[in-house]
Amino acid sequence: MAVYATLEELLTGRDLNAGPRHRLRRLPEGEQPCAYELFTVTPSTHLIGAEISDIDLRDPVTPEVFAELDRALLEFKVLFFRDQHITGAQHRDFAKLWGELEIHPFLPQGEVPEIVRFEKGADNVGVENVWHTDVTWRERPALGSVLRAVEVPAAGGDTCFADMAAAYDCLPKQVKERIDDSVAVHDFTLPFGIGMDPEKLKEMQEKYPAVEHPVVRTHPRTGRRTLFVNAIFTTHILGLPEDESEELLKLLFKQAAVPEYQVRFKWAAGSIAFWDNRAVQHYAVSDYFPRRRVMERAAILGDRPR
Ligand SMILES: O=C(O)CCC(=O)C(=O)O
Ligand SMILES: [Fe+2]
Repeated sequence: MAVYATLEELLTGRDLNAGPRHRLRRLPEGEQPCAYELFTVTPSTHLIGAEISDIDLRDPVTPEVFAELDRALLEFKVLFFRDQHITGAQHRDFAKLWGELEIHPFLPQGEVPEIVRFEKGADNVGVENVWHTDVTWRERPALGSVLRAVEVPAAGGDTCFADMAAAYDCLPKQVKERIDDSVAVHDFTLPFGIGMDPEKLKEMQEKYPAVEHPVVRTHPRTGRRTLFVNAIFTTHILGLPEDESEELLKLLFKQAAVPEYQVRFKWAAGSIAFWDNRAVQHYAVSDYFPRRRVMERAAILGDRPR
């Protein structure tokens, strides 16, 4: 039964395109952007993303610089840095300024245990080309992630980020009413369980059982509502028949793919992207096979979504 057929029309139809997407907001209502004094901020779009320059992350980050970076992260949701040739330990120490770091139980480690390494090439194709939020299969998904390019192909391998506050704001009223108090289940099994030895899978499922998160969370710092379901880890919405849950989730997943909510970053070795995982989804474009692309990431533990 196509329960959401009319909502599907609303989401993809002309009316919506001509409407709310023209009124996207970077900050909560009534808040004016403040100037940044300790580095240069160049917005990448009117909504999401900013390049931070005139800063060297090898230098100690003073409390004043930290405060401005933290404010910029909340305002722009993803910060881009260029030519930061830092070590794994410096990468870890930078991310750690925002909180405790995650030790990822599935992904390969980099130079230090808190850093994971994505090494792609002729025998390892990039698979992070699905819109997602990091580690939502944990009770406390990441607050943010700091991703650093170690080696990248001359062309391709960009990463896209989508503003999930805008994605929520622009949903039709009927859909918002439908999801505002809903809860969804998130599970690591789909991506990380593939090919895992059944005994090991059972052990990991006991250690990391499926978790429940609100479909719409309120950002703990900005107070904005963000859409918090993603196509890698969200399995279903509680209390709905399977087909309805699947149909609704598919509609919600599509929101990340709207170009007006996005920014796309082209990497070079030494580039860094620091995203607010409570506010964005991301997608690693997998268009460079069989060339090499090596990235390292630190994920900062966040709070329990509410
Ligand atoms: O390699 C990328 O661009 C992003 C990979 C990813 O999903 C992540 O670092 O969380
Ligand atoms: Fe990711």
